[in-house]
Amino acid sequence: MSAPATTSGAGLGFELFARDGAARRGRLTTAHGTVETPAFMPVGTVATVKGMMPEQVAATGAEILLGNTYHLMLRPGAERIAALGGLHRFMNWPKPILTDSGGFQVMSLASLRRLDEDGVTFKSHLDGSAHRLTPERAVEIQDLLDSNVTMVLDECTPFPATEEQAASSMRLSMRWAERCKAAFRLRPGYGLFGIVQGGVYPALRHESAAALRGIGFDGYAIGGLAVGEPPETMLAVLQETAPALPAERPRYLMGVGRPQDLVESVRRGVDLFDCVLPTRSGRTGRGYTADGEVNMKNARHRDDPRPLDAACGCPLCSGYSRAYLHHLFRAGEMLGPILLTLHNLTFYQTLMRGLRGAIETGSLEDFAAAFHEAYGRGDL
Ligand SMILES: O=c1[nH]cnc2c(CCNCC3CCCCC3)c3[nH]c(NCc4cccs4)nc3cc12
Ligand SMILES: [Zn+2]
Repeated sequence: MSAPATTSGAGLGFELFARDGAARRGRLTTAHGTVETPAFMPVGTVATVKGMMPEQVAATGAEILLGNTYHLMLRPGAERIAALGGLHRFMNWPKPILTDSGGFQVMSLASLRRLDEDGVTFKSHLDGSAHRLTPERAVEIQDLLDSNVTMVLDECTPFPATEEQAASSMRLSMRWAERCKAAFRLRPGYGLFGIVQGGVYPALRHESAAALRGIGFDGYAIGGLAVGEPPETMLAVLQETAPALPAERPRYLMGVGRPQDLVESVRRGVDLFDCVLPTRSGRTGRGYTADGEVNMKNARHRDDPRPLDAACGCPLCSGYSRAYLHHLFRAGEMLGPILLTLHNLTFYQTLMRGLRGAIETGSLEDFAAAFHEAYGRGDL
């Protein structure tokens, strides 16, 4: 273990304890507690990790949740949550929270959205009411939520995009990043992350990374990936982008990913992840195991007395059979999604804990090889 390299920026502390190749083992310190990295952040969409009480989410090993600005600004409203004591109090999650800017979901959920130099105008998918999101408002909303990690407002460049389209989109996001930095209220234990764009073009990725470093952020996210590009393209862009970011600050790969993506991205130097997969799959009957993914609605489980994963130890695996879980999903019972979400989140946290340990002992290559060998063997 090398000596911890600690840089307590104006906002967030981040210590690096060990490296294994490009991978890093670290600790993020916020006003609401610490986060061991590499870490997976469960998505708490409308101030809830769907079907989970916060105590249950904490029991899976999660130390930080992702809050959803788009939904919360529409309902119940950021000012209302602030008046009620902030998002931690509102959802009874006392640990760290990272919130997104809302921009990504405006582009994917809202209707009649219009993007211009100053921001984005859109109509709520709930009631059609008109709303406007600017870099300044996006930062203000996350401040009202009392978010520990605020994300800048950016434009996620679609895939595919020409180099010109990617350049124009990235440069808009860099102008917005500058405005977010100017609007951000500096507080110990709170930080602002920039987001690298640039499509699949190395020169643009480097231009974006350099622009963000010049502005200066508490952490750096890699955006514009996991938007339909082939997995090998994502890894290639990651390989190009991660080393261009400050080594002493956290790196967050947005929207990623499948278990195999987490392993390969940690190997390339990523510290933080968010993805809807473990929770969304839990609700649709898709389970994650060391041997791959399992569709619990498949009839072959209906007489299977075994737990989903005898080594897991989560409430599902320590109390219920595959046959029972299959029955719950076939019957459309609430308990099915609840139990499988708990298991999937536990699986993701167990994987991250294994990655952290492997980096500490310099055995990440072996860990990754063993993971892929077993995971690929699974039955879909
Ligand atoms: O450049 C980006 N800028 C900003 N956000 C991005 C996100 C959203 C990350 N999760 C937010 C959460 C906020 C709370 C609700 C859940 C999302 C991405 N998600 C993905 N892929 C996964 C994808 C998910 C859906 C379509 S692609 N690529 C992303 C790229 C960007
Ligand atoms: Zn389990």
